[in-house]
Amino acid sequence: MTRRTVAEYRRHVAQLLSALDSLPAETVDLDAALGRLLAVDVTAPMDLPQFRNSQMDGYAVDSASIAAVPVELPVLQTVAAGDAGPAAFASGTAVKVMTGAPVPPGADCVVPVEDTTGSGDRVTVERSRSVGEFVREPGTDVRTGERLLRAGVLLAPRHIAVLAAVGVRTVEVRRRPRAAVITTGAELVAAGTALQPGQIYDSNGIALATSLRANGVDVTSVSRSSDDVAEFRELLTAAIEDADVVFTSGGVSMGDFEVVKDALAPLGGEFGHVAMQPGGPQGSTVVDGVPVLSFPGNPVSTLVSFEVFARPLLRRAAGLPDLAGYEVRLVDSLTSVPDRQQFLRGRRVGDTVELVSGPGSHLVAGMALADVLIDIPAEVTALEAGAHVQVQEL
Ligand SMILES: Nc1nc2c(c(=O)[nH]1)N[C@H]1C(S)=C(S)[C@@H](COP(=O)(O)OP(=O)(O)OC[C@H]3O[C@@H](n4cnc5c(N)ncnc54)[C@H](O)[C@@H]3O)O[C@H]1N2
Ligand code: MOO
Repeated sequence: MTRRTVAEYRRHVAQLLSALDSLPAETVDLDAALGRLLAVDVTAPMDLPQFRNSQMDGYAVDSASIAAVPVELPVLQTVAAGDAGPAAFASGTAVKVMTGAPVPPGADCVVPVEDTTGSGDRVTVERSRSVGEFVREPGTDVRTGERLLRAGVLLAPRHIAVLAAVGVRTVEVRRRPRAAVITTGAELVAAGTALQPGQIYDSNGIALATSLRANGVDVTSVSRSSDDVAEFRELLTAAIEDADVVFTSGGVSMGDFEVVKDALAPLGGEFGHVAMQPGGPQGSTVVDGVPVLSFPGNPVSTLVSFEVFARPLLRRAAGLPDLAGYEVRLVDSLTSVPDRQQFLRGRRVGDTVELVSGPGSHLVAGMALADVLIDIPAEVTALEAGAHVQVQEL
């Protein structure tokens, strides 16, 4: 791989991951459907409301019988929500109804209880009402067979509410992308283990796993390999079994122990440089049909690679909204390496952005202070304070 531009490598990765946009549908329980992408149109299996019912606690009457008020009417019955419905109704009478209770045929309006006096089997109506007032007619929200929700909707509580209202218990959603993570490096140990000289804690494994989960991906495994090619291959074989894509970190540059490159280049992996900083060394391979994206090991390089190359694609596959980008003004002046698109760590303050970290790709605490990446084009080598820059939200 020659030194590609960021745009070229983005296109390359988009092609490698294109299968993620057409993952098959699966059926999930409604209470597990939050945040999932609806795979099919859903039509209403019933009317909503299903039966005529009252919008108010009050009296169902015939509007003609209360044209002149006050008027006293006999109360035939009291009907609660959940009752099957009043036995009978005749003009000139009233049925006491609660909100949601069936309104008897023949009654054409409901008088709210506030507009009445009396109790028991007599009521005095103090205010006239016209036909239809406070009566919820069947099918006025949705009719049987009408489209309730369109395929492609990202299911939010309001969508789940209407599905529940028509008695739906399961729903067809697009399967989430599945990804595995493998970190590499003889120096890596898990938190909780005392560090021996030369060792560091593995932060990229959990950084990638949580980045994936935060963007609608199911993480199938997170494993850690030494610099041994056979060990890495074994972990990769297990990882690709149930993953749509594998992310690796480390072992891709120019050292003597580049386990990822050594394992994958013989399988057709492309390893080389993208004209960016951080995140220059990048690799991509397809192993048994599964794309493997190999990010450089420096913690900021790994995270920035994910943000730039993977995150927008994964969000699209999961139906999540695109990330916000803004044009803002720099608080500080800065310099940038020639011929490298630079992604600096910044924090937005109103319509300005301040630098929160030096450019070093080991500065993981600096990355934690950032809420945006400042995108400095490859041809730019210096910018004055106040210059306009493009930022991408993290
Ligand atoms: N001679 C050259 N050396 C380097 C070049 C180069 O072009 N020529 N590129 C540099 C750049 S830029 C980067 S980025 C790194 C990428 O190297 P690798 O991807 O091979 O990564 P490693 O060497 O394995 O690790 C780099 C660095 O990051 C630490 N690391 C790795 N994995 C983790 C992890 N899971 N959690 C926390 N920290 C991790 C590792 O200890 C190293 O310090 O290469 C430069 N060198
Ligand atoms: O590309 Mo490296 O990621 O600059 O540090």
